Amino acid sequence: MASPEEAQDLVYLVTGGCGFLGEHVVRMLLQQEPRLYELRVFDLHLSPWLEELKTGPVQVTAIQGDVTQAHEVAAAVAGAHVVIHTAGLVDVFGRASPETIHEVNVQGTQNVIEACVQNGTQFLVYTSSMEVVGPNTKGHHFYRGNEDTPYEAVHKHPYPRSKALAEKLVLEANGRKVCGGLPLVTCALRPTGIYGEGHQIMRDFYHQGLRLGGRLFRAIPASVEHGRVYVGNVAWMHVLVARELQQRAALIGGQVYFCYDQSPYRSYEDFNMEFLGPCGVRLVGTHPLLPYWMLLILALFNALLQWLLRPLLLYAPLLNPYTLAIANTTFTVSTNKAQRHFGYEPLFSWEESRTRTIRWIQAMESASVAQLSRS
Ligand SMILES: NC(=O)c1ccc[n+]([C@@H]2O[C@H](COP(=O)([O-])OP(=O)(O)OC[C@H]3O[C@@H](n4cnc5c(N)ncnc54)[C@H](O)[C@@H]3O)[C@@H](O)[C@H]2O)c1
Ligand SMILES: CC(C)CCC[C@@H](C)[C@H]1CC[C@H]2[C@@H]3[C@H](O)C=C4C[C@@H](O)CC[C@]4(C)[C@H]3CC[C@]12C
Repeated sequence: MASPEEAQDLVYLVTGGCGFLGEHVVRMLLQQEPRLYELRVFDLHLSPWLEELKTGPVQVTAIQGDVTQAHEVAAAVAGAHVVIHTAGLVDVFGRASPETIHEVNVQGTQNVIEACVQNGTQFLVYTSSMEVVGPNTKGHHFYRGNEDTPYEAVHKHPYPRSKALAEKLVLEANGRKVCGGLPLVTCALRPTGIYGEGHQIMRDFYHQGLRLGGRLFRAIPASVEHGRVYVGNVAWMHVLVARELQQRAALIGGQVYFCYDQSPYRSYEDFNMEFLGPCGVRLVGTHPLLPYWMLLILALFNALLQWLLRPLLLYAPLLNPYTLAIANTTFTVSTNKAQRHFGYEPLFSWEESRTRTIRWIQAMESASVAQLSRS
């Protein structure tokens, strides 16, 4: 709620606002941005939950649109003060073609920038990714690194390549004059692996665990650390940086920030077990069940099968040479840049993030039991 001295006069646009992160950003803005007058939610696919948000004090406008269509983006941006651009094609499994990934992630971002310039919209926050830096496919570990840590980024895979190109576009656009003559102020947030309510891959692992009788088999050594961050904290960081960008343009404009919180450093699978464990799934083995070379053969076989089957059907398993390489390479961040530049502190403690994620998985379980008993 706005205090009397704070006028509710700002129009925000969230692209990709119906996605996993986008939904949390939308809800967080409604809870934490007192100056919000109108919230525009732009997405290729609009979700039904948007309807319930339309009854609140802030005007919520749902816009079905495609970021690759410049005119649709321009129409959505017209009159907005701030754009949070989270829309993107997140695909490391070979579901979409490299061309489509480029079109959505790079051309879509260019369209957002041009729409800001044309419409005189001054503030743009871009959801980038840790993948802009790494892990690289050479297996170089990034251990508790920060925004200034030197690292050999390798961008051969279409997804990280597209995120790196888009981030560059956003940062280079900082300072461009928008219509009316004021400077565009941009920054990029780089989440590590996001988890929390609505995380599709966590859902997949949970269901796979249930299918295997409550077991998952270790595939990655426990010693490989993988950076993870709770979705609520990533959303909070977006809301806060969007607000502070308007106050501290000279400091924040053109900067990148890793998204971080108090989530512990663990291997990808051990981290997932923090949630799946209390939901009845256990991880079998203290060492990977299959040696790395055997997993690599399976991953290469999956890639071959994907290519062979492509004319007939989409075969896109979790295991492929790229996902195997990144899951087996340590990538963790340790930084306080967001705290120094815009006063970020995680809104959710690790305990709360964990509890909320577990409750979400348990609710999924109850929903599927209820569905089974109805059918
Ligand atoms: N999930 C993660 O672990 C993670 C980590 C780092 C960065 N990111 C970044 O965060 C952002 C959101 O990711 P997410 O995990 O919520 O993915 P998501 O797929 O759940 O959400 C993306 C949203 O963008 C929308 N979208 C896709 N193509 C579009 C188009 N052409 N026009 C308009 N909307 C379109 C989708 O409909 C979806 O609602 C992405 O930019 C992604 O690169 C995600
Ligand atoms: C050996 C296998 C079975 C591996 C299974 C795990 C694999 C599917 C996981 C491991 C790491 C995950 C990625 C990582 O958390 C970070 C990101 C960055 C983000 O921008 C998009 C998602 C992505 C690529 C995660 C995808 C799933 C991965 C590869």
